[in-house]
Amino acid sequence: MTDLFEPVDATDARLALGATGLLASFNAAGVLTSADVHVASALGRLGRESDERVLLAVALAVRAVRGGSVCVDLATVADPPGLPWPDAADWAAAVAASPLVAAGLVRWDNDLLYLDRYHEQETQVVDDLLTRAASAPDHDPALMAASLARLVAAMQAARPGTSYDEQVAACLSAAGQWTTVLTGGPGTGKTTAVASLLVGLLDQHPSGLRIALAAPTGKAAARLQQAVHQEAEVFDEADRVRLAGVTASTLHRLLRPDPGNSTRFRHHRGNRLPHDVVVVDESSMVSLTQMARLLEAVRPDARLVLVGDPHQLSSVEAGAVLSDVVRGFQDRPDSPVAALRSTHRFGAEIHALAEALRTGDADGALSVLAAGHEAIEWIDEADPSSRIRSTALGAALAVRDAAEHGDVEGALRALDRHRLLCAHRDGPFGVRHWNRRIEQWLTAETGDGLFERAYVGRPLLVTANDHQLGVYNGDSGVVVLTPAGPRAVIAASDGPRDLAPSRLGDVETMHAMTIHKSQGSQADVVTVLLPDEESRLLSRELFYTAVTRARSTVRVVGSEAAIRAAIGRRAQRASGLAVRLAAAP
Ligand SMILES: Nc1ncnc2c1ncn2[C@@H]1O[C@H](COP(=O)(O)OP(=O)(O)OP(=O)(O)O)[C@@H](O)[C@H]1O
Repeated sequence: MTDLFEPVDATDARLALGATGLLASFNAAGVLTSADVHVASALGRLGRESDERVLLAVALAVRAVRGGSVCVDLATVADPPGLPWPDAADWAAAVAASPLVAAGLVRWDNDLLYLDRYHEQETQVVDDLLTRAASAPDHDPALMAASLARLVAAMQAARPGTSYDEQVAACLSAAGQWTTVLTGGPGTGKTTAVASLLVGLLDQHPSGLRIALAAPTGKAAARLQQAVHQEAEVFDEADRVRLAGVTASTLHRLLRPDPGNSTRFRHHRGNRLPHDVVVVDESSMVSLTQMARLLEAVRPDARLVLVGDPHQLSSVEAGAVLSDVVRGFQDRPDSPVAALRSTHRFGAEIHALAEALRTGDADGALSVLAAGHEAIEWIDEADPSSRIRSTALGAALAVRDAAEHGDVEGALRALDRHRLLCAHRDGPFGVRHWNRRIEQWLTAETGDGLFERAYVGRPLLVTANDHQLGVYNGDSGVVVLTPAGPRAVIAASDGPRDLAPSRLGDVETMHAMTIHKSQGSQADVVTVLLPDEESRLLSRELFYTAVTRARSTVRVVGSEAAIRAAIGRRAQRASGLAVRLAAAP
């Protein structure tokens, strides 16, 4: 869903100069921005299309991408009511017959309208996935079963009474297919399964395998690498050593950016990745464009393992590829999906809350919240600030204390003890507001003015990739006092990176962070600050993503109405991927 805007006056820059007809009406109503109008008008001129309804549809397709969709569904787009929306059937017929479609400037497929680029990417993803599913790698299933039995014995020796049946089944199917989509909620043992699968595949290929681990953000890549090594700790020495050299990078870095072309990579269909096995964690965050680039770069005879939780928020950019792939393959015999369902990390309460959110059970979620438990707290107060203060200030002081003592490890550890998660960036429920509030509380508590941008104890969130510095969007860190003065220490994928604070361009304060940015990271205690029920950002996926960031305790701040509104609204993204996969022969 895309936010509407309200033009301030007739000179508002979001109003397109020279727009007429339906485009002008929808622009004035705040449905379309001037950029949407300009792209539609330019395509209309190029393709000699003057039907305003078609131009409106094209402008809505441009808007759709901005809101995370890959295409626009004209049958359901008519929101808000009260505008001159064309009749859906006539509108679809006009678009289908448009010279713009005939010229391939836009695409009309399954009653969905696409900008050409996104249709091409979606087509490529469908084709590559189906081609990869049409053949299978040679492997020795008995040897795979024996490898897994050995690893399970080692894991059970370390954790008596545990069962690995789901993970073994997932690894056995992954061994026999080029693509595997390994799904599961938090703590369902996905990484454990990946570590076992890699050892099993290494047994299949005694001469060695080139293995790449990747994730959309630096933080998630660092966690994946660390978690695979940690899971391997219970394996025999020989197995552990074989995984010790496996490292993770961001997906972006794996594909090698092309400096001359921001949307292309050095690895592509004509120059494939050298790896025999590519594992991508946090795949729910992978956009359609990235997935298309990844699929074309992986060798057809390399295994690709996409790991993720399809119930989480989708990528920032257009697409909801992981959940579309899961839905698209659900009734197909060649489905690459292996699902893990039992959770092993957090207690029954957070699991019950996450399950209620995942299945849209608002009454169930409210009863878990209302029951109260040390792992779950519900704060439903008109002014929750004192309750937020009690946790957030303590956490900020712990970070600051370690930072002032030059304790890098301690400061980075303290950073992950608590996270305040907001849906919004601005406004009373937004990250900026709460970052300021927490800084004010710190000042009141310590007497420090925090006038410096790089004040000691400032928690940092990197917001852009900087290949030269080796820090990536999503990395976190803290300003630590060292003998050389305050230094920004960033938890990069290969360990803490120590930098002069002035060298970091794109960083934000991270006392609070948006739920979108929190994907791929976790904290011991998570406080989820829900906006009021009117917020167009509230969705079930947003709430689920926030709650499942917690390792031990979740605190939900919000009214019953906000909780019900969040659970009742789906973060739907228009895309044809699932339907096209399901319908393909
Ligand atoms: N079958 C099992 N039985 C008991 N404990 C398990 C099992 N599988 C994994 N674990 C443990 O549960 C915890 C979570 O496992 P793991 O990190 O593999 O899950 P995950 O699905 O990758 O989690 P997330 O994606 O949320 O990080 C780890 O401490 C792991 O050792």
